[in-house]
Amino acid sequence: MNIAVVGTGYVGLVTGTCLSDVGHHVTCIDIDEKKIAKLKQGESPIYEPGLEELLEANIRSGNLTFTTDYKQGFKDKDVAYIAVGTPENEDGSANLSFVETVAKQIAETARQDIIVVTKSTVPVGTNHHVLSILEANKQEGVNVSVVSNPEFLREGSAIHDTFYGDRIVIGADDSQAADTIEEINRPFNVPVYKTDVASAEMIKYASNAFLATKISFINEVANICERVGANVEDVAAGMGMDERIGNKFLNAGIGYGGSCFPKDTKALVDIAKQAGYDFKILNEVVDVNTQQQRLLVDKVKDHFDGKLEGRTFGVLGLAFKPNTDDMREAASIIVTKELLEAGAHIKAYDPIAMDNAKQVLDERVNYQNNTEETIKDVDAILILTEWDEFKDLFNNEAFQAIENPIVFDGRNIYKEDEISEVTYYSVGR
Ligand SMILES: NC(=O)c1ccc[n+]([C@@H]2O[C@H](COP(=O)([O-])OP(=O)(O)OC[C@H]3O[C@@H](n4cnc5c(N)ncnc54)[C@H](O)[C@@H]3O)[C@@H](O)[C@H]2O)c1
Ligand SMILES: O=c1ccn([C@@H]2O[C@H](COP(=O)(O)OP(=O)(O)O[C@H]3O[C@H](CO)[C@@H](O)[C@H](O)[C@H]3O)[C@@H](O)[C@H]2O)c(=O)[nH]1
Repeated sequence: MNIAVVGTGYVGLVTGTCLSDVGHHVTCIDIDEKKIAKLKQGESPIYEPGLEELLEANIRSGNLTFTTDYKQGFKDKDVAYIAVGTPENEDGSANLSFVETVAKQIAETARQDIIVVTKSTVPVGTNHHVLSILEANKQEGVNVSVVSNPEFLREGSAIHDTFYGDRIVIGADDSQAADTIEEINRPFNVPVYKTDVASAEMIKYASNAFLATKISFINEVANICERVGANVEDVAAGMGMDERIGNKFLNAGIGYGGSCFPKDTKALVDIAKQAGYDFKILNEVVDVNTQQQRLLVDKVKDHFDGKLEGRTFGVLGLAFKPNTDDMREAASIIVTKELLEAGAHIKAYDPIAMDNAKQVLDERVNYQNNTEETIKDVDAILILTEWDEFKDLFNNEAFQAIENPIVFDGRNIYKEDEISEVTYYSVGR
């Protein structure tokens, strides 16, 4: 099949690369010329394990090409995927301006019948809105249809998730278009769930909101565990043995971040509000997460009796989770901001996300080259991301050289029996 993918962020790039890898002819289109120039060389603009190898192989085989030119990108394409961003508006609603622009560009460019597939996460009703834009702007004699095909990949395991996902959701009111998209995805051998457009759009938001709820739930349980002398890890393990609950997404910590959960939970609250419904639970999930991202700062302040002025903290991990360089809505943003506001100095290190961190964090953050430099001469160490290389911290010679080390672990990466001769704070234990 001949496919165009519009937008080469996480989703567009992974979708385009994987579709080409299973034999389709794919052209990825982006308006960002620098990105496209890099991609043409087989260089990935994002850090994602396994992506660059797949990119190179498929560029070499001729199945995968990149362009900023819509005309060239849509030439002879049967299907166009929309994978541009749907960021948060100030009121929490999803900003659809990129999707709308792309829909208009597709309509104005396509000279042949085309199925437009929305991969971007969009509120219920958006695909119908896209169809009306396509109908209003298309060339004479061209037939267009729309399919909702939300994306469920996780950053850091995006390639694996594409080839071994739990499901592919295809929402269409036109069964022929749905069959074509099912056929395109057949080589992935992932279970397909077909439904109407509105339900597919809702499945994406409801899934992310449910996972976020699980995290805020276990975080509140953790906060109670601390007060009553229980251990949240044991509690989660015991709960997770019940198959109805499941053992995933029950890791307590300093809350969820990233490019999806924070914005999608708020967008679903707004979708409900627009429909005249108050989504009470989800409102609380969002509030609990904001509180949880500050938890470590409160613990630091308690330990030092509120006196942080002039103290230095070593921060290990800045990305919103390991195996990504993504800083969007990372807990490190709020933690570093509050410590700096309280008059502290910050040394920080992340194995991969430092370049992106420099664009986002306060300029007073003092970046280091490795763990050893970061933990030297500090009043306490804060762990914000559970990168594998921090899991061995207690065996690190530089750590062992610290007199009376103090560690605030926001991700519970050490087991109780590893902690001796360390003043150690974690979450819910
Ligand atoms: N990041 C994830 O892990 C993830 C997972 C599932 C779903 N999603 C959803 O997928 C969508 C895309 O997310 P992302 O993180 O890949 O986005 P992103 O913001 O990282 O990338 C979007 C890309 O689209 C390009 N773009 C913008 N306008 C364009 C236009 N008119 N023509 C061509 N290109 C244009 C931008 O230059 C950018 O490269 C969002 O709706 C998001 O919620 C993201
Ligand atoms: O038990 C857990 C699991 C996750 N997290 C945090 O939750 C956030 C999100 O993690 P994860 O879901 O692994 O990463 P994302 O790449 O943001 O993926 C989510 O968001 C994507 C975008 O919509 C979806 O496609 C994925 O299915 C969904 O998992 C991170 O800050 C994690 O630290 C926890 O605190 N505890």
